[in-house]
Amino acid sequence: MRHAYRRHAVLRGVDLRLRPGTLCGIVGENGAGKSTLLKVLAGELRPTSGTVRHGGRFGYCPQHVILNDALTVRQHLMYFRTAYRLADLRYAEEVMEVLGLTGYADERTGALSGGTRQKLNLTLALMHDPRVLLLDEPYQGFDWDTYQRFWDLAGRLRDAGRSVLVVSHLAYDTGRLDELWRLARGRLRPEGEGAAA
Ligand SMILES: Nc1ncnc2c1ncn2[C@@H]1O[C@H](COP(=O)(O)OP(=O)(O)OP(=O)(O)O)[C@@H](O)[C@H]1O
Repeated sequence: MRHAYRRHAVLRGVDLRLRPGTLCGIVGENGAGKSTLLKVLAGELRPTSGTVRHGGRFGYCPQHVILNDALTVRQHLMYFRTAYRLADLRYAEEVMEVLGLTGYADERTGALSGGTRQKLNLTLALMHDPRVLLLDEPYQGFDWDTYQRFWDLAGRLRDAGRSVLVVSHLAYDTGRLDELWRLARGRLRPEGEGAAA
């Protein structure tokens, strides 16, 4: 699959298969095209050539938080509950609990800290329990404890058969990943040591 912004070719031949029950990481320098790749995978951008196929519903956590500052955390959840057609918010509440967001349910989003906004951003991407998770810098702004809880959650979702793709410019905790790729010069290559497979 390829993608170019006008004449600027960013993805020059990316072939990626996200298998169920896999925790996959993609790293790359600033501007390597990681966010572009996720936008193409999520259908936000159309590839210049090639195709993207989904085996089930997916959850996309964009790098830049898109929240309505005037609404509370709970109002965001209610809005997304309708959009996702969920019977209830039980699973969303579990995710909030794991991320330490529960106590902020009635706060106006505009008054939240950056890391707390990111917790909500991630909760909105996960609350419909998607089969495929496309996460762009999902732990930006997280404190250490939340960061660890994020990886524990990602591992549990992988064990439950979900495909989890985490994109970051930092290759931390590579031992937790089943696959690790580096995006450079528009192509994906397996990243050396550290990845289990
Ligand atoms: N909407 C756009 N129009 C034109 N060029 C763009 C657009 N979005 C991104 N680019 C360019 O595409 C390249 C890849 O950008 P992208 O945001 O995908 O990189 P990234 O790997 O996610 O970077 P970072 O680690 O800084 O978030 C950059 O050169 C960027 O300037």
